[in-house]
Amino acid sequence: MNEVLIQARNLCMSYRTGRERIEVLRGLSLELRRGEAVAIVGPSGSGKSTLLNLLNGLQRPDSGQLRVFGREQADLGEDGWAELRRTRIATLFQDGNLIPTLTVARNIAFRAGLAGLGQHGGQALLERLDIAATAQRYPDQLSGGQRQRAALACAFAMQPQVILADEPTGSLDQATAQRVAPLFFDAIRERAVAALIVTHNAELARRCDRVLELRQGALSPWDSALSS
Ligand SMILES: Nc1ncnc2c1ncn2[C@@H]1O[C@H](COP(=O)(O)OP(=O)(O)OP(=O)(O)O)[C@@H](O)[C@H]1O
Repeated sequence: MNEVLIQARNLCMSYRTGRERIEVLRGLSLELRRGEAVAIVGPSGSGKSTLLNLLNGLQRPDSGQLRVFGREQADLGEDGWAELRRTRIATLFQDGNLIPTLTVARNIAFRAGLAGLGQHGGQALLERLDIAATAQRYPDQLSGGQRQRAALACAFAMQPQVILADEPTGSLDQATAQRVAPLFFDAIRERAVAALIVTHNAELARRCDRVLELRQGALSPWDSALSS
């Protein structure tokens, strides 16, 4: 069995807006092992983005246990989490999270530099993603799908051990999504990366080792027969 990189037990998380308290996660448990791809499906508002933000340390759970790379989340502190996000955990947000004042090529170099990597193979990544021609453009000069692929290139350039991806093919047409999907699975196989992929794309989900559904604050195996 491969090493467990992320282990969550009984995570609870709620938001407070005025007097209202929204309980989003209610005792969620998850294990993510090196070399596996896990897809998360679930209705809008079920807490998928919240879950990713707990696993990358941008938000803190109300209660429950979270171990990341063998360390308790409470012991990591802000600096520990920031270090993990720089070097080991890449998050692909829905909006791309590129730095608007840097070209695509410089975004990639910057991301790799933060992870301490001089060599990042950025141009080759852009070629594989079929956006080599955008290297010298700024993010606001790209289409939504090109931005999403540039963000993917940045994430891969930092050579992470864990990829947390929120709808990584959401802005791509079907043909492009089909070309981009193998990149995840190549990275997972070649570098024993663990990936947690939030997706509504059934084909992408089916290519993952496991598909879990987030519903009523907890995860359970997804029964695709019930959903189709
Ligand atoms: N900062 C916040 N303050 C208050 N409520 C929030 C906040 N962020 C999210 N929520 C609420 O928490 C719930 C879960 O939101 P979240 O974005 O995690 O869901 P999601 O499954 O990612 O949704 P989608 O598929 O639409 O992106 C929703 O009801 C949302 O309205």
